[in-house]
Parts: sequence; C-alpha cells; structure tokens
Amino acid sequence: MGKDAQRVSQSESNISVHSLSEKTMQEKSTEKVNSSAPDTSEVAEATAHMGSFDPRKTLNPNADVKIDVTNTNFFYGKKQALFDVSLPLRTRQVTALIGPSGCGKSTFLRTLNRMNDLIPNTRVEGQALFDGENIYAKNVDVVLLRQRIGMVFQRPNPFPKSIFENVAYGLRIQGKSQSYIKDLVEKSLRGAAIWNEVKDRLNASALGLSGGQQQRLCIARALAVQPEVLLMDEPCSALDPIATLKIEELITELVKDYTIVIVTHNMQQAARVSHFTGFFLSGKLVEVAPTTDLFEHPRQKETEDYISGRFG
Ligand SMILES: Nc1ncnc2c1ncn2[C@@H]1O[C@H](COP(=O)(O)OP(=O)(O)OP(=O)(O)O)[C@@H](O)[C@H]1O
Repeated sequence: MGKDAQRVSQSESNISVHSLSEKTMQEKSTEKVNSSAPDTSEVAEATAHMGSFDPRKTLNPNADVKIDVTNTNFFYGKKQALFDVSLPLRTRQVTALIGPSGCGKSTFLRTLNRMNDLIPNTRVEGQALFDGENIYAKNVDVVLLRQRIGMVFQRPNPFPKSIFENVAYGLRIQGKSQSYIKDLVEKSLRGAAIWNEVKDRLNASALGLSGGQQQRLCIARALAVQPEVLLMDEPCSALDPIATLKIEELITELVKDYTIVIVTHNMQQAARVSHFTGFFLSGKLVEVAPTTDLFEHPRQKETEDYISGRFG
C-alpha cells in the first residue's frame, strides 16, 4: 500500500471507532470546552500524523493493575460527589474518563494523588491500592505520592521562571546535583516532545511559550521527577487543534513508559488515545470497558444515551 493510501486507511480505521455516533461526538466535542475540538478533516489529519498508533493494537486487558480503586466515596462537606466507584487502572495503558459536566471525573482523578486534600472539609472513603498500599491512608507521604503520580492540569501552569528552571524545580527540591538536574531536564524535555523547540532558549521565560508549548513544558516538569503514573485533567481544553494533536501524539508515546489517566470532554479524543474508557454519571461509574467496546457496544443504556448525544 502506498504511503498516502496508508494514511487514508489509517485515518478511516481510526475514525470508524466512532461509527456509533460520529456526528454526535463531534457535536459534543464543541460543548463547553471546545474551541479546541478538531473537526472531521482535522481528526483525519491527526490520525494520519499519529503513525501506527492505534490503541486497539496495544490494548492489553490483562495488563497488571497499577492502581486498583475499590468502593470509593468522596465528600465535599456533606455533599457526596463520588459513589462507590471501583476502577482498575492498568499499567502502561491509557484510561479515559468521560461524562457530563459535574459527574465527578476531576474529583475522581484528584483522589488518585490526593490533590483533594488541598480542599478543606473533604473526605474520602474506600481504597485505592498503589503497589499494595492504600493511597487514601492517613500515613501516606503525599509529597512522595505526587512525585510517583504526577498531574497535568487543564490550563498550562508554568512557573514564572525560565524554561530550564520549570523542569528543574522538583529536582532542586529533592536536592539533586547540578549535573543530574541538567541531564534530567534534557531527558524530560525530550520526553515531552519539546526539546527541539526550546533547546536554544532554555534560560528564556516559560511564559513566552505558546499555550501548547507551555502544556508540553508542564508535562516535562511532571516527567522530571520520574513518575510512574500521569494524571491529565482535560490537558487540551485550553489548546488549539494543532497543539491538541501534539499532546495526543505525545500521550501515545508516553504510554509506552507510563500509566496514564485522562479526563476529557472530547469523546473522539478518548477514542483516539485511550485503551480503556470509564463513563461517569452523577458521581457513579456507570461502565468501564476497552474503549472500542464502550463506544460500539455500550452495555448500559445511560452510556449509550450519552455517547449518542441524548443527554449531557
Ligand atoms: N471544591 C469543591 N467544593 C464543593 N463541591 C465541589 C468542588 N469541586 C467540585 N465539586 C462538585 O462535585 C461534583 C463533581 O465535580 P467535578 O469537578 O469532579 O466534575 P467533573 O465531571 O470533573 O466536571 P467538569 O467536566 O465540569 O469539570 C460537582 O457537583 C461539583 O459541583
């Protein structure tokens, strides 16, 4: 098959993942978030650029469970935001969390590295085993936990420091040597696919980078402390379509080394990058399945209604 034919075929095969409700998914992608939602031609372009990556090819339903969440409840004061959520997050697989606004996706994500601890008057119940230890246990060292389970936020949030110092930040806190830091900064910037764009201006302010570059810099900052898991809370929602595609492409590379959990409003994005998808509704996990199965053969009526655009 010629290169162009391969590209077209690749695009078609990826897009067919969404055959159930392609149109609806595009419509939903334009809600709330998405100025950044790619249209069909951009999606085709994206999938073509994503080379041979197809999450269906690297799906491993038997991969070890990196974080095993069982029976999690979460409360903001008296308000319960998560109800009995159980979800295995598999090693070196991408798990996408989808669902309508306010359904608890971000709350769930933040339970995984205890970011909710920063919100007063919150409480978590249940268990999330990470290498055999319960993340929710009182004696967990949350600083260490957040090194092992890094996070990337909706809006790129670089520090008002140089590009180099943004990535070096966590390593300096750890008291690492200058040569170690220099090596790790380069490795992390390469890992986040931004090295070539910044290598000649490492001492320039990170605030001078574009939004997409800033987000990749924030990913580099997360990588520098050598995490095992990356949590991404709508990492593309503030980005334009091209920057979005770069992050998606990066996710498909990073998953070779890291376990990734991504919250997204964009179902096409979930289908393009994730191996598993969990659908949340009103604080409950309605269903989790390999992504293709969830979109093509949802087991629950609520899932089908949501992905076919009947609500949300
Ligand atoms: N800091 C907070 N204090 C009180 N309630 C909160 C807080 N953060 C979220 N909530 C509530 O918890 C519920 C779940 O919110 P959450 O942000 O986790 O949902 P989400 O699915 O991520 O939504 P979105 O897609 O809009 O970001 C919502 O009812 C929300 O109003």
